[in-house]
Amino acid sequence: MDQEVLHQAQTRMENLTKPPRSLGHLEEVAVRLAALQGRVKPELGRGAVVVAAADHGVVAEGVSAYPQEVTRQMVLNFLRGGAAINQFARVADAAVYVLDVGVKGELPDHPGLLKRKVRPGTGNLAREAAMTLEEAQRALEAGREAARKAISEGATLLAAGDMGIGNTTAAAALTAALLGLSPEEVVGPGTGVGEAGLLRKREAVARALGRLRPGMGPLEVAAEVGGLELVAIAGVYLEGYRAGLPLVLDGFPVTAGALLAWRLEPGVRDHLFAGHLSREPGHRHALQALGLRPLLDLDLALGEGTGAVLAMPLLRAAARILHMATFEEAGVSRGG
Ligand SMILES: Cc1cc2ncn([C@H]3O[C@H](COP(=O)(O)O)[C@@H](O)[C@H]3O)c2cc1C
Ligand SMILES: O=C(O)c1cccnc1
Repeated sequence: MDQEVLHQAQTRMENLTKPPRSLGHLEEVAVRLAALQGRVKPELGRGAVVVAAADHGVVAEGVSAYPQEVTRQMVLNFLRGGAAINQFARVADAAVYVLDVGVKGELPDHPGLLKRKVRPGTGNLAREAAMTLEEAQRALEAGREAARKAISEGATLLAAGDMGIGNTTAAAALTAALLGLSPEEVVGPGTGVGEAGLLRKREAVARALGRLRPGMGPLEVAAEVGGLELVAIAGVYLEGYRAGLPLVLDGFPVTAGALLAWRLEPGVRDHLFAGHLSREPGHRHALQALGLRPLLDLDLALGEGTGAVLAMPLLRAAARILHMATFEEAGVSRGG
């Protein structure tokens, strides 16, 4: 964050040919982008989304409306271009990178797939640690590596996406653990479990939280109650932060990963933009804790990075605000 440029961009914003504040929240976004890039007229080019995929042992508790094999099947769908994220990424001029950090079963070699399986799915977080600390470190590094690849191939805006049947339960546990919230505040329907499913999810999260001990570090907490793709997502954002890029959040699982990144490296927060507000109830709490206002509120509850990628054109538009003419430059009369 360049404070000098931040002030210059704020001043320019006040002098642009529009009534003050008439571009609303986009004005704050524009000024933040300027400060991140260290130039009063920010420019955003191509985007990238790293879709991190992994399985979850907690599906044994009956916490998802879909069978576990959907994770692997959807990864194949991503590689063929048939998923929502592929379609939205085309519209948003974003490249899609798929990262396997823990999908059950074999996946083919493919130029769009980074194969970094740490283990074939987590342990069942309702009954045991999701992974070891060493596995969490490997998942974090895999996310960092995927982000480095995206950045070296031209990403100027970086997002993460998630794929993992059962991951709204892991995201709920991780969010509750990191923010000190109750299972009731963070558990939601995910892919659409009914009332009984919701109770099972809350119970699974409560059991996971019961194993946490005071003094555990953020990565230890994530190893105990999180998910491999959630930890990898933290790695994506940590690496994007290191590279100085604007970072776009997606829905609940992705934001849980971002909360972990924030706890590991508080400076990350300055680079984050909330793409959208998910229908999943815990998402609101997570964004509130981060102090972020979502750009879109469309009742999305999909993940994959869809809400993040949809917000990329809006971020580009916000950057263009600072390329408008000032009253002086355009010879337009000011108000009273
Ligand atoms: C076909 C399909 C495509 C998806 N794409 C993302 N998700 C999303 O739903 C899952 C989380 O919800 P839960 O915790 O209820 O299992 C994750 O895989 C998430 O990425 C999908 C889910 C399905 C079924
Ligand atoms: O908030 C999300 O991104 C989400 C919601 C439901 C299922 N998968 C993801």
